[in-house]
Amino acid sequence: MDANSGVNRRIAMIATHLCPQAEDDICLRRSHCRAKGGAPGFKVAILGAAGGIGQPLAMLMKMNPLVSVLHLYDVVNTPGVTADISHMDTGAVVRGFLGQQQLEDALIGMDLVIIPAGVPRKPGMTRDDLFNINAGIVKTLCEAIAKCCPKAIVNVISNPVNSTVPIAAEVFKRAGSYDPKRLLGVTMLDVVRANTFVAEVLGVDPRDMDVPVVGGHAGITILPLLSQIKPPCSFTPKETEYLTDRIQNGGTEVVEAKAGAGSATLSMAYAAVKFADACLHALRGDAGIIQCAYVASQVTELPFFASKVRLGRGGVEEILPLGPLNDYERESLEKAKKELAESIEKGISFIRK
Ligand SMILES: NC(=O)c1ccc[n+]([C@@H]2O[C@H](COP(=O)([O-])OP(=O)(O)OC[C@H]3O[C@@H](n4cnc5c(N)ncnc54)[C@H](O)[C@@H]3O)[C@@H](O)[C@H]2O)c1
Ligand SMILES: O=C(O)C[C@H](O)C(=O)O
Repeated sequence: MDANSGVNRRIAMIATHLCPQAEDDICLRRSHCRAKGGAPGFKVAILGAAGGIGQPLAMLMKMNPLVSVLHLYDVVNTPGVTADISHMDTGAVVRGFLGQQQLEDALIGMDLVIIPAGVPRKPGMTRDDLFNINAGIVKTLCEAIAKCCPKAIVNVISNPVNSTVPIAAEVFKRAGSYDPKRLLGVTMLDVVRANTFVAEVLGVDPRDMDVPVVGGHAGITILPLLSQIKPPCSFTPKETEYLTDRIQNGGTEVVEAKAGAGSATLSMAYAAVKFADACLHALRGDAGIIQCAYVASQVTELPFFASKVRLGRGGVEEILPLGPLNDYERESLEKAKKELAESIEKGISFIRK
């Protein structure tokens, strides 16, 4: 008798003791475990879960006490990411789904779907340069969402957000499942950056900052409203120029620093979780949850616009007005709207063509 067969027999004895039906098995199978995964909470799917954003986002969502079931979908590497994250001793049950043939299983019954699937920028590229690849990815994923969980809240991260949200809306319209209140483009990273950079200039704690960022999520469409910061503060024209430029180009700052290895992933996962957590608290019925997001909107003449929204059980329950703008912000808004209109039209015609 070699050492291994002795060990195996001991494992078999333990397995049989824990679970009598495992008598013929050499070890306790996971399907024989007693847990049924029935903890209360929300079911969340991440599409693109094995990517640079997807992995830390999956880890942080596994830590969220409001999540009971976490589905991780990607076209590559989900078995490894799922095995890894499933060992964390937090409440959510984690399941992995790999490739298009498992997409629908990943989506059935989900309350919240977060989409970070798609290619990121390299230095010298604009977000719009990602359109040709990412538009098709978002279209395919949203077709499956419309079929499998049409009532889910959808958080779109994939760039160019200014176009991918209109693409998602058109897909849902075609499928007859469009609810503008449930489709939100994630612009939280712009707010996170704005809070950080403004706090740096003022020499205060970024956690005390609330900087509204409106418009869209690309270059000059990112419009920080520095005149509406809470707590109120004022800036010299030089500080205003510096802060606006840094917030608008925060993404490019990271793309250049990563020098070809992708774009923001860790700060984005942080921002995505902050936003998803707000959506889950709203779904739970918590009152007074206000965040900036890129949504179907009547705040301007454009069909989509990022601004402060009040979240509730149904998703976006109120779109807050822009509030008083100073001359600098009014001028910037006009420039932003011109570029936004083109990006929105590009997304809509991708589906309607
Ligand atoms: N909204 C924002 O503020 C923000 C911030 C950062 C990045 N982004 C965008 O998020 C996207 C992802 O960035 P990343 O750094 O994680 O990229 P990444 O390349 O590291 O990961 C993307 C993942 O998507 C997966 N994927 C590709 N096609 C897919 C499909 N059809 N279905 C499911 N998954 C698919 C890939 O396999 C990969 O794992 C990019 O488009 C990027 O520009 C947005
Ligand atoms: O800049 C990018 O391409 C990624 C993202 O949109 C960001 O703002 O970091």
